[in-house]
Amino acid sequence: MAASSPPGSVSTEDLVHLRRAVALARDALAAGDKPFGTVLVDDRGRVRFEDRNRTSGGDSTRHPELAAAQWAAEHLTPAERAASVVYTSGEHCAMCSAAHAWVGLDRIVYAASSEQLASWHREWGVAPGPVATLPIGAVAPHVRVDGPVPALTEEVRALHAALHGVEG
Ligand SMILES: Nc1nc2[nH]cnc2c(=O)[nH]1
Repeated sequence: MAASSPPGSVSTEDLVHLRRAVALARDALAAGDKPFGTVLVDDRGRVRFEDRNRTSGGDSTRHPELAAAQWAAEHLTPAERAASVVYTSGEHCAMCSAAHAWVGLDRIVYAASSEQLASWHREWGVAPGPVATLPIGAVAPHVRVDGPVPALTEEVRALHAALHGVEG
């Protein structure tokens, strides 16, 4: 079952969903959006929702993690939400962490952390965004979190390097 991994570990099944999230991030980049992708999986391991970043139209809140929380609020019972896992290419920002917790979703598995992303931005001279870089736990302390996942670091870094036109 998707939500049954012991705390702190990433299973083979987790990696499958995480790789899909990274593929969605790649799709986002190809479409002119930022490279973030998200998959929501229920307690039977079924993918129920997936999306990618869609901010290029001018609405900077169109993060896939927020879309997943909003979809879950509309389509899943509280018990289903509490048993679902959200996989994402990059750690939730503060806005999405709050939405995730407010709708009662539980575990998050991410490929690259916000701190990794911020350190890449510093290295590349990219200005910080308008929202403080906070780990999920600082915003949503009761949500179980696994990540970063070293096997995917280089792939995610390369997507963000391409976004900013730098050598990964
Ligand atoms: N996690 C995450 N961080 C972002 N920062 C800018 N856009 C996004 C997004 O879609 N997801």
